[in-house]
Amino acid sequence: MSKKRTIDAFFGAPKSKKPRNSEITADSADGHQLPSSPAAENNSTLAYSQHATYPFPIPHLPTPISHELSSLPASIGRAMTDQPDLDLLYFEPYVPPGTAKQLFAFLRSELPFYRVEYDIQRGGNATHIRTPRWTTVFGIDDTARFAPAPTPDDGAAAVPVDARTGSKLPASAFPKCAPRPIPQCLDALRESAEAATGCEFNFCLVNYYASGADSISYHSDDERFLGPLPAIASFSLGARRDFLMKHKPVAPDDSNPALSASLKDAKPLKLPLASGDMILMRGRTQAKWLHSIPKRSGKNETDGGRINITFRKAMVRGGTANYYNYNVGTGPVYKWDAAAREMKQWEL
Ligand SMILES: O=C(O)CCC(=O)C(=O)O
Ligand SMILES: [Fe+2]
Repeated sequence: MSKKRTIDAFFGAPKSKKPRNSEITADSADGHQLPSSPAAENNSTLAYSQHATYPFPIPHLPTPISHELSSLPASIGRAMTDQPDLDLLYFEPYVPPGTAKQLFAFLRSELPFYRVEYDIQRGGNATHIRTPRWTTVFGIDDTARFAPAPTPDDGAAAVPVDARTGSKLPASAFPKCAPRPIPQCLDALRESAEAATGCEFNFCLVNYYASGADSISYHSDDERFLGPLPAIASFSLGARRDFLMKHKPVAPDDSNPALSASLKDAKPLKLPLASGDMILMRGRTQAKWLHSIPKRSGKNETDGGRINITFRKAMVRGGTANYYNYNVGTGPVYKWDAAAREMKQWEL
């Protein structure tokens, strides 16, 4: 049980503007009234994750959700290995529907989100990319950790230290980003995913697809900074969306024509991921397969929104820089506005 303290005692006088949707507490995210919990007795004694790198304090999970998470997964993972190079473990569901709905509303209301823009070189031309979904990220790669280690009660003073020596890292260690500890509300899910999969995760990436117009194009998460054969746990909350997978193109191997032929047999997959599902992608999946969430139009476009949470393990500092660059960026912070039912710019 978290030790309660007042917000003022914890943070000093509030420096930042109050949330526009400050009527939302950890126990009534987006109007979905959750069963009363001790933390709900008084809004001013709610427990929060707080850190200098957060634009605003992030409430701890409501107690009923925390309790529920400790008994997950709700079903046994089903291995999907019936295609060349494919290695999936599919929990259908991992989080039961009622809890998934509460978790969706809570995370959408309480996390800071970004709409990242960046330039890339494509065919020799500079192309401006607007990420077609809301994103946010927390975590630090394996060469570093936060110390003192954040506890459920406190993490405000945690700073990046060298993972081996424990000595404080200079600002130059992360020149272009400010790594943020994983807040309690996501760390609880990370711990559950680690226990269920036997994998370790030090990063949490969150995507919010506000409607069918938001998407992620075909890609694989096989960056070198994840090391060989990375395992990625991917949770779905909210609207059902199709998760498409297809084998990467294979160059014909004259010395092994049978192998080339068998890879050509790899069939594309469509997994209609539902709220509460979790899919663990492991083995050669990232090296050999691509995945995407395509846009939906027509009557499928307005779907109430979907949150995707992936847990990963970045091995080196380049991973930290990359994840913050593409999921936080340098633009404005947004927060869910419950009255307007959309993300609104957060003014510090
Ligand atoms: O939203 C999803 O299910 C997939 C997200 C994804 O592939 C990613 O963030 O790398
Ligand atoms: Fe991905």
